[in-house]
Amino acid sequence: MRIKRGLLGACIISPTWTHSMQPHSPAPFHVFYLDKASCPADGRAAPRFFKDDEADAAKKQACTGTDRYKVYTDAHFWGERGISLVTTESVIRSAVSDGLDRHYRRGDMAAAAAAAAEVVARGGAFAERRMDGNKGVGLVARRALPRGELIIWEPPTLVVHLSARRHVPDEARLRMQRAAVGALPLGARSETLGLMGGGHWGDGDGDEIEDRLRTNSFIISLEEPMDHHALFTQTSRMNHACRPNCVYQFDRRTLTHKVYTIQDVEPGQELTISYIEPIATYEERRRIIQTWGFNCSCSACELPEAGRRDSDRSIGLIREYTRELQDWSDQSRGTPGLAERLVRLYREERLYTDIADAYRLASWAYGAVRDRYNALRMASSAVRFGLLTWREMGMRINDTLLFMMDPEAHWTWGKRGGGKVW
Ligand SMILES: C[S@@+](CC[C@H](N)C(=O)[O-])C[C@H]1O[C@@H](n2cnc3c(N)ncnc32)[C@H](O)[C@@H]1O
Repeated sequence: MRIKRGLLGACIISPTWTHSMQPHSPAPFHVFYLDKASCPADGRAAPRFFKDDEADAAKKQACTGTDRYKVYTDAHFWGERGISLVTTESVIRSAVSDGLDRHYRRGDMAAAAAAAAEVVARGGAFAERRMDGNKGVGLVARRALPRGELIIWEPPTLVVHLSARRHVPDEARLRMQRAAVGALPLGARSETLGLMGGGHWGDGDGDEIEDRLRTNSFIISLEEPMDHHALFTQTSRMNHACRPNCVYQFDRRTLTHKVYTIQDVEPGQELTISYIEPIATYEERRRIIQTWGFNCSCSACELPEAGRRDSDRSIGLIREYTRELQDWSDQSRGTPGLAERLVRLYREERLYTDIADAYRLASWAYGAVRDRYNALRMASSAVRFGLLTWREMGMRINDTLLFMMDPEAHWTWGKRGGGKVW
């Protein structure tokens, strides 16, 4: 499986979260089983569905070949946009239904859908455009977009449990995926089928849904970390850049993706996300991206040889300084000066996706020599960027906020030089 940060195989940064079981509440989803006679051969034939209570055991297994994974569709989800999942009952009952049901009941979901519609209406933030070279279609800013602007807020149209790849025979899984897309309302179905395919991998089994999943899907976490992949039709139009100007976050409570700008963007500039871990040299990035079936033509990869060498040198220094600043032994050379240089390198390299981590290390480095003012200055920058880029996880945000409230109580305070406390 290919690793793309978010895209299928992608999410290198694995968002971890603990799922607490909620009492079961009625699922907003209809569970559909396919009747054998109407198993769609090519995904175009309209399948005939049985609702849960109408299906007997034989029918349940007729098309899926499994009773562990089923096709769940809610045609009314997110203002009638609709969503389909190929997943287990346990995911639907616990991770999806309960969470969404609570949102439905509290009206959060309706409010979120309305707010998201406003993002689109107010926005006109971007337009799809055919890009130069081998990139296909991409998104381009239609107006100046300041850093931190929410430009996309959308749920997926199709979600598939990754373990179905191991447990369900290919043919049955492909049939379930086709049935799932076939059950979507027309708009979501045509957007899903309109995504880039192209048989990049040569192994899409000639199946148009599988092909789109392999080219466009993002890894998400529902019940376990990184357990599903999902098609988001707008975010999927965003091309990769090794120095992107946008980031995305998945919110499992509303099952939605949010995409933010992380740099000021000029009108006409392409909006990009990173499919990979960005702290990597040119060769490392090239190798990973090639496993995705394309050669990256972003501005960092198109630099002349000398520019690429400079950038690789900066990546080497970023790694070295990070190691030093993470070393809390007596031999550590992690000083505030080194931390300032680290932050500068991130800025020069335009690595805004991960700069929050550099600021966090810098806040500790200042705190370690009991420089309260600069520790707080760095911590507030860490939070400013971290709120946009630290995915899903509250851990780093919480730790940094606690640090800001009481730096002297943090485990790093006074740990280096300037009056050791241990
Ligand atoms: C998720 S899609 C992005 C949207 C796609 N360009 C389209 O037309 O729908 C990923 C595909 O876009 C192309 N692509 C994305 N970023 C690229 C880049 N930096 N350089 C070259 N091709 C890129 C590759 O073909 C890749 O498989």
